Amino acid sequence: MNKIADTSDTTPTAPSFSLEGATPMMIQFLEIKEQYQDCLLFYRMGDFYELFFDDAVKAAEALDIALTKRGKHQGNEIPMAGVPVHSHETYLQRLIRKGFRVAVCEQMEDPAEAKKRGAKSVVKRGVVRLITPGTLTEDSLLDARRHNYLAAVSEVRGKVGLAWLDMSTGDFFVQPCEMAGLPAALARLDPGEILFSEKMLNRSDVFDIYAEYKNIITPQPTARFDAENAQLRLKKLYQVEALDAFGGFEIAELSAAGALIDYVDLTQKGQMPRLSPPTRVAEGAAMEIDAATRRSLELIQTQSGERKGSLLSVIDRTRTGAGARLLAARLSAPLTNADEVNKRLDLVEYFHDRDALRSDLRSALGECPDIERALSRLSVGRGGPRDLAAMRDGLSCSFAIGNLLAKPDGGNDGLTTQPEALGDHLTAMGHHGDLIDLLRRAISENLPLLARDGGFIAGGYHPPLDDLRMLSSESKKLIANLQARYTEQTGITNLKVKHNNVLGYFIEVSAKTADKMMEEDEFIHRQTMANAVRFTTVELSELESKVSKAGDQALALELELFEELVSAVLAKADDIAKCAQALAGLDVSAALSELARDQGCVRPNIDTSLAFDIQGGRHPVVEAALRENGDAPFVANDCRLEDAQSLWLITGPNMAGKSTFLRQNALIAVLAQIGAFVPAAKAHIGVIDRLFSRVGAADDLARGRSTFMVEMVETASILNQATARSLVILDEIGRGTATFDGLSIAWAVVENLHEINQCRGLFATHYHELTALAAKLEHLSCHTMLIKEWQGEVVFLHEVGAGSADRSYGIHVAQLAGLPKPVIKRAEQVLKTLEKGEQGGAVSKLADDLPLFAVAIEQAAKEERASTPALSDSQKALLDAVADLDPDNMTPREALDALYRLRSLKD
Ligand SMILES: Nc1ncnc2c1ncn2[C@@H]1O[C@H](COP(=O)(O)OP(=O)(O)OP(=O)(O)O)[C@@H](O)[C@H]1O
Repeated sequence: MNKIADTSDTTPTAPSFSLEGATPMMIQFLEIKEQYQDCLLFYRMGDFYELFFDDAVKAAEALDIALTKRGKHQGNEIPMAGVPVHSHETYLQRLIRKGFRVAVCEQMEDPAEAKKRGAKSVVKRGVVRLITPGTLTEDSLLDARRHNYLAAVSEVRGKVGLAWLDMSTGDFFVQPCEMAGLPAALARLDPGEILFSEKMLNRSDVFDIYAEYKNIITPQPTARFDAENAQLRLKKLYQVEALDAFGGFEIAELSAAGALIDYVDLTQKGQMPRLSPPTRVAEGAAMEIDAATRRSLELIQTQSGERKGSLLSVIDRTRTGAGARLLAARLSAPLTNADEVNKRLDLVEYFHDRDALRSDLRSALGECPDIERALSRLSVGRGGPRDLAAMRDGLSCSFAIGNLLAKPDGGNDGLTTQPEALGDHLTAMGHHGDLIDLLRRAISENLPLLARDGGFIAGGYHPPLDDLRMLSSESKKLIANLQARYTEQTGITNLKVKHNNVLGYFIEVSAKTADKMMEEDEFIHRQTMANAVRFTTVELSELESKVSKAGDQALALELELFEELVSAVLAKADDIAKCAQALAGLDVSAALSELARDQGCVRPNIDTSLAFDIQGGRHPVVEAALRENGDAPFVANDCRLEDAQSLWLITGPNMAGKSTFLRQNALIAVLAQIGAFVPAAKAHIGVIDRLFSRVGAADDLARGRSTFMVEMVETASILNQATARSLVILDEIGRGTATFDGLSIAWAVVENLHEINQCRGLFATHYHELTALAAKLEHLSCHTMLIKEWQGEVVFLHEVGAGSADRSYGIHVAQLAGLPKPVIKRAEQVLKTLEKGEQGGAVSKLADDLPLFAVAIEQAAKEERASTPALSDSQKALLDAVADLDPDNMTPREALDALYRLRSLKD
């Protein structure tokens, strides 16, 4: 689907199709469809959503459902596919995942109403909602543990504004940014859908972003980004005279925020969800981590797109969906303000030192439903009784947690006052006693999914409802009594009073006994079946109408009460949202302290220096994998990037642990700056503004770039952006090209990092020649992964030591990987020749020696033979004698004799 050409402007246009000869219903369908051309139209017909024409073909293929036909349009059969209303969410989920947008068209009146206008009248229908990847609210369409952001990008007078919101939680943010920093900011958000103005999409410098996100970009008419309109929309939404109270926004930010609101309004058809006022994220407030670095560090997902195996999957101990979402958001955006990091760390330490408190808190959180998402559903009119119950239970949990945390609890840190962040959370949790009390009284225990199913208001909450229910149940009892009376009256023992949806209540007797009933005037015949005949009576009909009237009235009353309760919740929406965020914050802090306890992590010392001193650092993911596989324990390593050694050059054999060491230091920095304890014995980090990691490379076929090209593009961006406060991690730069080219590039890159960027950095390489640079560059120091050679084998110690490696042991690793022996042999010969001579001459000599490969095969075979020990004469005689035996034709006696004979040959 080429989305760039699409437009989601839904202003009605003149129909591009002919309505001639179409049925009234088809005319209605085509007119609505004309307005939603970029969506699949879910057209409600009774208990189904039907799709027609191309929509049907696409949906049938995407959902693997039957494609049928319904009538004809201009002589051609109309393709049709349908999904049942009660299970449509599952189908929606699949369609949205496959990149479709869906317009949901509902019946806006009772079919009976339409009939009143004439037999051929069509039921009024209208689109009530557009479902797009960035505007989901249903639990079944969302991942409970991840945010689903809708983002908008705008540019006004050279300034870029980025705004994003999560409709399912009401979070709303804006941020100014540079065009160059936009890819990194989008990578941080990992949005479900991005709005760009059509004008902006035509710019050449947006091409890369477009290529990266083309499946989730929704182009919007440029007019929707108008900054003045945006201000008006924001003021109206938040009912304020001026926006200053939310922070000083730049025009580009306002324009992006306005476009978001407009789009939400458009897709929700005017039913605006609750959105928190936009929070401004200052430029530079979060550690900048570009998309390539995120991929290489596998923070939220692995390079193959899975959650398992990522840093998040290993550190996530949260107990609630909101906590998990907050942790993921924090991991994507580590802080750069040391004070804020320390504030978070204080709270983690507080829980870390209080095992009992932490455990009680985590148990309480485990009971806490997702009130953020329930609130959002209630605010867009998509909530049900279970969302009210979630609110009741969630707020009750917050009350219990508030009490728990207010109690004095001695930890071993000797803290007498609570950390500031705890106080903030407790304040934000607020007091919701009245609402909890109301919901406890109002909502019953077993709840239907939808309000229209009724039966969710607790008995005793609303006396008129109790009366109606009583009336209905009394009448039902009277109906049950009728069965006994009629049985006695007629003497028909198998007479039954039954109920179905078509007839309502009726009396059923077997066909044999029906005549008796017919004789009595009181029984009115309703239906004759094969084996049974059905009757009613005036009394039964009257009771039935009482039951159904009372039932209808009770349901209508319940729906009224539901709306009242929803209003009571929404009146406190902002306070509830704050409470939900506080609970999520507590969950994250308690989870990180649990992790620290579990994994032996320590509180890092974070300040504004340029220190990077990690003692006994470990890679959390590799360590967890080694533990899971029962392998040897992880070897901890120090990394001190300071003063005379702010840039480390790391050499060492393949497989010795270079990449692991590089990544572990980047991950420790990320963990430290999200306010987590780190897997190390000790850590001191001066905040890092930007983190760059280039470890391992892959082709970018989508953009037509080779591995080497990708590597160079990413290296360029590092050299252009890294500051003295940045941490740069580079692995084997230049390996994708000819040796001398690669070496020269690596050489120049090290010099640039040292002289120009002056950042802290780790540079791993197989070009041992680079170690010569240490003599020249003041802050460069050489380190190597230590190995031991033992009985011709290489043993990896996974230890980082001072100095440099003299060889790469690549051939040894190739052997471990199972390369054929002749190839290994030949490689060893080639290596020896190359090491001996000047390279150019050596290579031509090798080429002259081409047949040597065959020699290597022969030699390998010889060595194999030689490695098999020769047999002695007596051993040979013994083997010959064994071979001569014919056990099938031997008697037991002969077998025993043969055994003695063989025994004697041994000597
Ligand atoms: N500190 C460590 N303690 C224990 N095992 C480790 C350690 N570091 C690495 N390993 C193990 O060694 C394997 C190889 O590590 P790594 O990929 O980091 O090596 P490398 O030197 O980067 O290799 P190459 O140069 O081939 O890319 C890891 O998968 C892990 O199992």
